[in-house]
Amino acid sequence: MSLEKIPVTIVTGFLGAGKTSLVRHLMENPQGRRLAVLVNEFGDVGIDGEILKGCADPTCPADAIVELTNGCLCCTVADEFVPTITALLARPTPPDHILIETSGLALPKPLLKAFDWPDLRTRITVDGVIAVADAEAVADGRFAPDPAAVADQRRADESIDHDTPLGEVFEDQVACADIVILNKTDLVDAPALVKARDTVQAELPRRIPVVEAREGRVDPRVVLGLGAAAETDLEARKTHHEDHEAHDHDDFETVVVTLPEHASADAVVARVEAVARQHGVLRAKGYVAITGKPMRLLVQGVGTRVRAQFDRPWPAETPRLSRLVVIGEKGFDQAAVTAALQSPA
Ligand SMILES: Nc1nc2c(ncn2[C@@H]2O[C@H](COP(=O)(O)OP(=O)(O)OP(=O)(O)O)[C@@H](O)[C@H]2O)c(=O)[nH]1
Repeated sequence: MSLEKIPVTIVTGFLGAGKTSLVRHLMENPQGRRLAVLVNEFGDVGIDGEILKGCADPTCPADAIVELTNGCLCCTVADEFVPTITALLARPTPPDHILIETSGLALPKPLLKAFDWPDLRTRITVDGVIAVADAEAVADGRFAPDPAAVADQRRADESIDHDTPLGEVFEDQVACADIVILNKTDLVDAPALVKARDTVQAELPRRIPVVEAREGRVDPRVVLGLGAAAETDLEARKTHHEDHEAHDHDDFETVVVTLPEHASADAVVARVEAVARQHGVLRAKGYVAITGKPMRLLVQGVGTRVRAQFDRPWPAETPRLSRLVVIGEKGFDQAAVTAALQSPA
């Protein structure tokens, strides 16, 4: 067995920021590395794992993509994460780099602490924490109302609690990062991009690179091989939630909605957009059956932006089962969302 520790890259970032897009891009450009991917989602219907398995290839075969769907990774470290990583390391040909895509609501600090686990710390190291941020959402003030005001408040009182639930998750993710990817630059103009950059900078506890990207496409050499050993450097990453005991996911709720077959992709997109606008949905994703089409339609909503594309034929175990996972802030009207998505077109 090699004495070199296997590097692990943690990809964090709020719901819909572009984590799966980035992981997919890295899988497609592995630079000779044998990758394994661990993917964790909020809720027990794994969509990201499905998306990633769609680009499995010899350097990252489908069995190197492991889904952890039994709850949030940062809360199930001992029960789920440690055994899964241990099993990956015990494979006849272990990976030479591991990517972990956390759920958009996961807090990275408790996960980072797990790397100090006796079984793990001699065998793996955190090469780097990548925080992916949605430039449009950041510029819109969805996480922090006004960057200048936040920076002023910080200077005035380090411990001030000015945060919304979205703001806290975003800040903790960025505060743990070794590099921030400011993604979706196509959705913002130049002033909004500056505002997004300033907002991110205001949250950074130390100087780290902030790199712009579209569709998660970043040169792998910029994000892999950072050698950060983040698990030895936890003090530099001060967050709201230092331990998993300190948080639960009560601020957010998820509902899985079974949909009728739709006549067209455009009809689904229009429907999901309307529901998101009316009910303040944060994230919607899943697969929908379109009449007469053998392929399933992958539908992805981030706020009111919705995209859809035909993906693959329906798997035998879930033939034409149209389901969307919908996530909102606590108290969002799940019954109304379900009814609106299920009503005949
Ligand atoms: N316009 C635009 N859309 C993007 C970009 N990057 C990703 N998207 C879209 O944003 C949506 C969410 O992207 P994902 O990569 O799934 O985001 P994620 O962070 O993995 O989402 P969760 O796992 O649900 O938190 C998808 O519809 C992507 O196609 C981009 O640069 N520009």
